[in-house]
Amino acid sequence: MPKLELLPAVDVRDGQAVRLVHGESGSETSYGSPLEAALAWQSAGAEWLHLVDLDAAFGTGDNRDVISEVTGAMDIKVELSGGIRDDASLEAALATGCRRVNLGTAALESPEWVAKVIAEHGDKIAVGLDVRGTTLRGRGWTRDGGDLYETLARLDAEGCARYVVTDIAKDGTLQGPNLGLLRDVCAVTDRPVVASGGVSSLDDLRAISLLVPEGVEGAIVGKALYAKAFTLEEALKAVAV
Ligand SMILES: O=C(O)c1ccccc1NCC(=O)[C@H](O)[C@H](O)COP(=O)(O)O
Repeated sequence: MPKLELLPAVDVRDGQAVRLVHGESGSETSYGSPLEAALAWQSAGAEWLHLVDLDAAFGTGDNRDVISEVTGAMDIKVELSGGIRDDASLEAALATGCRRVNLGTAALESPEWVAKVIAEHGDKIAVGLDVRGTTLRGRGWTRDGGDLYETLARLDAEGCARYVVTDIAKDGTLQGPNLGLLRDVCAVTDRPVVASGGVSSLDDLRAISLLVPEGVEGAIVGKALYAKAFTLEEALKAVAV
């Protein structure tokens, strides 16, 4: 059985590494330099970095210089998220050298463009399915964007390679992942799923690992690492097979 991939998160707002609660603008706790955080996760043995431009996601500007600096400094694979919604932002994101990008709002608001870029870029494109209940949320998780399962069926048919599934109610809360949601999504798609939001303990990571046979490929970990609930070294050991 393949081991669960871990993706430590660096969410960037106004040039700083931050964590939000429920992804809400204004709920930031700041954790300093995004580059220092990313280098720390890399040194600790991460194989992936989940890097988010929150200003681009919220439409309050962007952190392109910081994102490029961090991506350029990484020897590990980078998954880039936040505000990638058209050709220009996609080209800029891919030009950083990241391994793949997450599209969120665009998958809800620009389905034809998303089908086109999935066809062009294959597994360099993942779609973030960010939900409250089973309702998708776009524009930095501030607006409803349709039904999870209808959108998933459409994206599957278009050849989407992978989904990053976030229960917004759990995100940044240290309340544990929504394992039921992950199971439900895995039951209706054969594409790999990356779990995001709520991880609070090594037991949470072990519980997500048990879903690898059902299709969960990875888990994003943010707040728990910054809050020092465990170290990344401990997390990597917990999911090693
Ligand atoms: O990813 C986005 O585009 C995004 C947009 C708006 C608000 C938050 C967004 N992402 C947050 C993350 O990806 C978190 O880093 C991740 O879910 C980790 O959550 P947690 O482990 O609960 O801190």
